[in-house]
Amino acid sequence: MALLEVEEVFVRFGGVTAVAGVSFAVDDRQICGLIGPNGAGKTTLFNVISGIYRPTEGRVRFAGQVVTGQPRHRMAPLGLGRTFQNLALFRSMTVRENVLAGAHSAGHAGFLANALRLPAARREDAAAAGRAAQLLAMLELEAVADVPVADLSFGTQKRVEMARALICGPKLLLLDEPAGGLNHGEVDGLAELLRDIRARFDLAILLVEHHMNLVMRVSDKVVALDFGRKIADGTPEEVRSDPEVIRAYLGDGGSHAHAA
Ligand SMILES: Nc1ncnc2c1ncn2[C@@H]1O[C@H](COP(=O)(O)OP(=O)(O)OP(=O)(O)O)[C@@H](O)[C@H]1O
Repeated sequence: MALLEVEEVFVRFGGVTAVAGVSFAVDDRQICGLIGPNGAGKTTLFNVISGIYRPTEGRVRFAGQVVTGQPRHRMAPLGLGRTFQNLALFRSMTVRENVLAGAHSAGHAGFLANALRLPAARREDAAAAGRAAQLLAMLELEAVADVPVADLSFGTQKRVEMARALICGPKLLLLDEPAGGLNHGEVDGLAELLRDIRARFDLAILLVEHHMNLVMRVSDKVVALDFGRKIADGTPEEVRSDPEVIRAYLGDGGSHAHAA
């Protein structure tokens, strides 16, 4: 059984069909890249998988359980962690505080235990602080742990977001354009970091990404969309040489060519 199964998902916004019957699967510990020209439906599909949108038709299973229609706050405890294209950090809080904020949704002690500072809540806090320290070290954020996020470069903020998603111990990490806004050196570092994260945390990664070089380098499999439809699904080599993928990126007079 695959870890993530997307089954015949359709999303319609009024007259626009943003996602038109897409199915694919991501296995345990697999890195899967989701690509496609502008407007292909990547973000919409990503929002369905992470529970922000409910699909018009179809469903998503995670670890065998149907998760479509589940409230969003149930996603992290199930093992789904995500980052956002335009960052969703608390800008005036420090790096460490932001990472710890991610641990809250995973807490089991409950509201009352937290409010009364009962031992169960204190134990959870201590465990979260330990996990945060490990993540800060791994993502090279120790030196800026007590700096407000607003004072950091975009590339560093993206690593903070990743640490915040990882602190819940996800089985699947959903990354929305992790290379967007990064410089050349940072993109090289990101490829290594993603493989390292997969190895250390034993998780699968689904990334939506325009940076083709990164996708082809880190992915075990690639799913390509165009006009809401899936046009290819296979190894990076298979997808890169697929005539429909080449046509989607180059066949409209080159307006998508920058993405390739
Ligand atoms: N909330 C919405 N209401 C109406 N139409 C929408 C909405 N969100 C997306 N769309 C449309 O659905 C289609 C798919 O958009 P989507 O943002 O998912 O594509 P994308 O592949 O993520 O594009 P990009 O690479 O530019 O981010 C587009 O035609 C878009 O205009």
